[in-house]
Amino acid sequence: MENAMITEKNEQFEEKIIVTKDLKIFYGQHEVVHGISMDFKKNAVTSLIGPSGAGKTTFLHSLNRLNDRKATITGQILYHGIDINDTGVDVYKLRTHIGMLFQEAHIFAMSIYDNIAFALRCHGVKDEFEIRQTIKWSLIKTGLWKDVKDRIDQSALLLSKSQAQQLCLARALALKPEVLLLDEATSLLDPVATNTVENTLRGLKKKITVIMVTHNLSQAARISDDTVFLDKGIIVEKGRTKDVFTYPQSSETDNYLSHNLRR
Ligand SMILES: Nc1ncnc2c1ncn2[C@@H]1O[C@H](COP(=O)(O)OP(=O)(O)OP(=O)(O)O)[C@@H](O)[C@H]1O
Repeated sequence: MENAMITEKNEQFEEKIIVTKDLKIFYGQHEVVHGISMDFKKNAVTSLIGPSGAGKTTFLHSLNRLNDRKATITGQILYHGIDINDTGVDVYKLRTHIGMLFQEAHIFAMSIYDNIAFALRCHGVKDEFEIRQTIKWSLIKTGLWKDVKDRIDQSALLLSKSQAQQLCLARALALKPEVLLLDEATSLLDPVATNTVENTLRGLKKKITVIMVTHNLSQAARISDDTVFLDKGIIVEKGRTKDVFTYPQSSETDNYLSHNLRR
């Protein structure tokens, strides 16, 4: 599958790295995503915004098959033109291409170094020099290096909440994903760490496609190229972020933005 994904890229999807076609997602009989068809541009940052219960997280999680055991999916999710729900797809490998960062930091009870080294080794990286270099690179990218370089062998459990989330981002980046999914990933960070992560995401734009769910509309406005407004399981509006924020086409988007930006 890895080879199929990397080498047999369908040219038609080069600029559209992920495409959903009539995607419906059901929890039991309850349909919460109602036939979404949309595409995500390669190397762009796209924000998914909308009220609570709109289906943002459900939609985002389906993009790297986190709903497999919870929900039923119909329609298609194409990654480089390959349906990620096809029976032949190796989910484990898929997740090395499409990484995910959650609201809560999920760190392992091991050292800061091993939190990243473990992930790299699990994905087949054996060379210790390469592992060391990658760990340093990813910690610098996420702004954590200066805080931890002298205690990299200490337990990661001693890190602050913000630092733990930065470590999770470093671990995700170390695997060099092509797509990074963020589920309110900076909502528990302090402003300084949020700023660092936003700068990291901006800096990585040329290499990584970012799709993020956020309730932080200022953040969406600051760092995303495109914005999608979801409500009740459908796309109400999508477009360039500056257009959606400045001249929303639908009254629902307008109401949501003006109500939430003022708060
Ligand atoms: N595991 C689940 N089982 C059943 N229903 C669920 C499950 N997860 C979410 N739902 C329902 O699916 C709908 C969409 O939820 P989802 O969490 O995707 O929305 P959201 O837009 O991300 O909301 P929020 O902004 O509050 O996180 C809601 O009605 C929710 O109650």
